[in-house]
Amino acid sequence: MSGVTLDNLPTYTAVKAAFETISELPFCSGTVPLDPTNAALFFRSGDGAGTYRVVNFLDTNEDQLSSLVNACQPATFGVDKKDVLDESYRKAVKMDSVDFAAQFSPVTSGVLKAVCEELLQRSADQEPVQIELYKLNVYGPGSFFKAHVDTPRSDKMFGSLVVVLPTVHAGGSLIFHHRGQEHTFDTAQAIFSQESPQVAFVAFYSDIEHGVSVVSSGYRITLTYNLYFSEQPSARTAFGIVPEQDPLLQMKQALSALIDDPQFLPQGGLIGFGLSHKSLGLSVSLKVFYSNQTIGQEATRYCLLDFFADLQCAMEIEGDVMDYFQDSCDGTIVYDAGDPSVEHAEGKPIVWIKPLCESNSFQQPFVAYGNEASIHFAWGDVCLVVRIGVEDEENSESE
Ligand SMILES: O=C(O)CCC(=O)C(=O)O
Ligand SMILES: [Fe+2]
Repeated sequence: MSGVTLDNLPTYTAVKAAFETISELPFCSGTVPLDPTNAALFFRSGDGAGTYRVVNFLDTNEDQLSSLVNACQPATFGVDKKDVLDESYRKAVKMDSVDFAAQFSPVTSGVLKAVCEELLQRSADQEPVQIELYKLNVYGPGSFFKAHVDTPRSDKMFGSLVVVLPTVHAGGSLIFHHRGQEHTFDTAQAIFSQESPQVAFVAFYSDIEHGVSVVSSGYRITLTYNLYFSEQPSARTAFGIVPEQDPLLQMKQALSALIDDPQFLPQGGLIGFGLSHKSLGLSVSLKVFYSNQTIGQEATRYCLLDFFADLQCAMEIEGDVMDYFQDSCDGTIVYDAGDPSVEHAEGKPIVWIKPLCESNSFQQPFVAYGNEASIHFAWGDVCLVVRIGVEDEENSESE
């Protein structure tokens, strides 16, 4: 960095600040009032005669609810691309979207817009999002759904939306686990938190583990939706309309200024981005960043690879596993350009614009060769890396 440390470079500190304005909630939730125009749900009754019945969520009664339950089937869940019925894991009944129509719409009620603003930090106009009604679920007394991660329906799917309709019940909270923390959304409390009945909604990224606690009384009725990034540009993007206070736009501008700054990585180098979520339909190729960290110690060497190295198939590895990655897997040795203590380290400089995130970390065992063979580990993170500046024979391009 020719004497200029990263923390003294205004273009770098501006990028850091721009990234910090983008919050990273694992989920977002809220309520929206129900009124006579959006309170009915029509469903194909279970009598085999193809008749339809209706539940009015402003005025439900036992008869309506029991005919809805009778028209449902036991709810399965996905394991290894198969639908499995296991009441010790999920006890509930469900109805497929072909068998019902809800007046309530996440689009016209504004729920989708609110979810995009909170979860994606952008408006649905800027980031075209598609929503697909998936299922209706009914959790009667004793029903629950243990902790799970939803099965992504495509690589464009980024999240799920659960809408809880206002029927009296107790229990049945949605419980999320993310980065070692537990978050609870008490849907039973949310739907009757105000004077008029409310629909509660909660949206979360596809890699967030969640479950439904036991319903102790009443019926908890939910509609579930899949959320996708859309291929279609929205009308707003197509017309090139850009809002003034868009945090992503500010981040983009700060990043361009950093890359154009001649004091930033003057010999060229790499900039890296840790990834907060697992499957967000990234169409760029990702890198695996390996380190030779040992328990209780900082890593000393790092290597970037285009793929997960199959260390179990490798014969015993002698010496530093980073040398193995470099020589046998065509890896690139890198050093952290933001760490002044490694000024003269080997390899290419990398600047982490967004730190690595434990949601994409993993540990890989291998057989290390010494006096006697023993098990060692390599630690890896999946990340996005961009090469910048004219470096060696290569031009700037996305790694
Ligand atoms: O009904 C709910 O509250 C959650 C349902 C759920 O997690 C699912 O269908 O995958
Ligand atoms: Fe789920």
